Amino acid sequence: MGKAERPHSAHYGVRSLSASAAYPSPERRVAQAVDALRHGWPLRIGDGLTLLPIETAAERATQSAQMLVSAARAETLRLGNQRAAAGGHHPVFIRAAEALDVRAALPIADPALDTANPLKGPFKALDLPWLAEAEAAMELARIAGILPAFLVDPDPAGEPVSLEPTDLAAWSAPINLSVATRAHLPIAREEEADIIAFRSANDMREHVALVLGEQTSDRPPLVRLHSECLTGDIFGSLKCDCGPQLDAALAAMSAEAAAGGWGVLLYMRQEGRGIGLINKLRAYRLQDEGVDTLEANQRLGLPEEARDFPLAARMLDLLAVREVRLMTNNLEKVTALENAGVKVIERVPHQLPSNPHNTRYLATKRDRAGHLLT
Ligand SMILES: Nc1nc2c(ncn2[C@@H]2O[C@H](COP(=O)(O)OP(=O)(O)OP(=O)(O)O)[C@@H](O)[C@H]2O)c(=O)[nH]1
Ligand SMILES: [Zn+2]
Repeated sequence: MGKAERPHSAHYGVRSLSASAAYPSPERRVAQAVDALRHGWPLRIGDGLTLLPIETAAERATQSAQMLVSAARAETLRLGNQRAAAGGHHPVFIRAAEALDVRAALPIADPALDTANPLKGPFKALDLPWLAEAEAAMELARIAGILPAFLVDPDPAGEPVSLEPTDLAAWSAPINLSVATRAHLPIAREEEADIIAFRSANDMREHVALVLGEQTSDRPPLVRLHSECLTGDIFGSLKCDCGPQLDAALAAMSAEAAAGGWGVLLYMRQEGRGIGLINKLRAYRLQDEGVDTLEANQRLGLPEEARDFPLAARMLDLLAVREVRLMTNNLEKVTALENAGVKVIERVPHQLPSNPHNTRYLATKRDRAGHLLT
């Protein structure tokens, strides 16, 4: 028998476990907060703000006359005149004439109900005493993939998950990402390919990179940052250009590999420019009613663009890629990578033919989002 050594209790982390239960780390508090939002449990952010997510609220009988909504949502609720006073894009704290339960409050959260459900107004915009807390709530809703609207000081309050607004920075820091595994993955476009999977303890989304051809330090790779688009990548949706862009990027990298170079495709799980699949599909529904891709996000109270490009820089760093030839029409990606320490030695245009379903989408990207498209 080997040497039996009975570990001291500290080896099991008993002390640190109880300490972390009493004082959870910022990352743990955010993870618990995101989980709470998906379950519809309340949050307490900072010292004074207790919030219940209207969309998912587990306790349906909970009521409040006070709510927290995004600036864009407040505008749709005709609280637009108070918007400037509330600080432009800042969330808005509103009060209804009477307490509403979560069912009655849902039309405040969900723009899909704007035409069908008359709102139980009137509402009044109040001073927002906790700006950082309110902004953290909006960001947490985006991360959780739910509608960003909350009952404030709900009754009954329930047991809240507590966090500080500053906790988010530690949770999302790119340094948390590491390589989990790597394997050979011949694909239709290129048999000489590897897949590398990345993981962060905080975020359940598993990003991957494909390396096509042989990695060499002699030649900077052709690189594409592709953001997940389930509808375009898998189902061949015609509403966007993601599917053809993905395929064309792999084809170009394969040609590069055949010419002695190599390519790196980062497949980033930032669906819907970071608002998640369900909120993207909600945006599609609003687009069916006539608004464009950017307005749809705004009406949901979500950012037009919420992707984390420093995370892409971290993935490249972990792959030891310091210089890239970047395939994109979006100059924001170039700037974001450069700011995160990746040298973009060339921007390679990546425009694909349009179709009747995505012409408006592409025109909006060109005219309103500054993409270099013809
Ligand atoms: N919220 C939202 N996201 C969309 C919509 N259409 C496509 N997306 C997402 O947009 C992302 C792709 O971003 P795009 O803005 O098309 O292109 P880009 O990556 O910024 O720019 P390029 O590098 O030039 O292709 C994917 O995550 C898609 O899921 C939409 O109507 N609404
Ligand atoms: Zn798409």
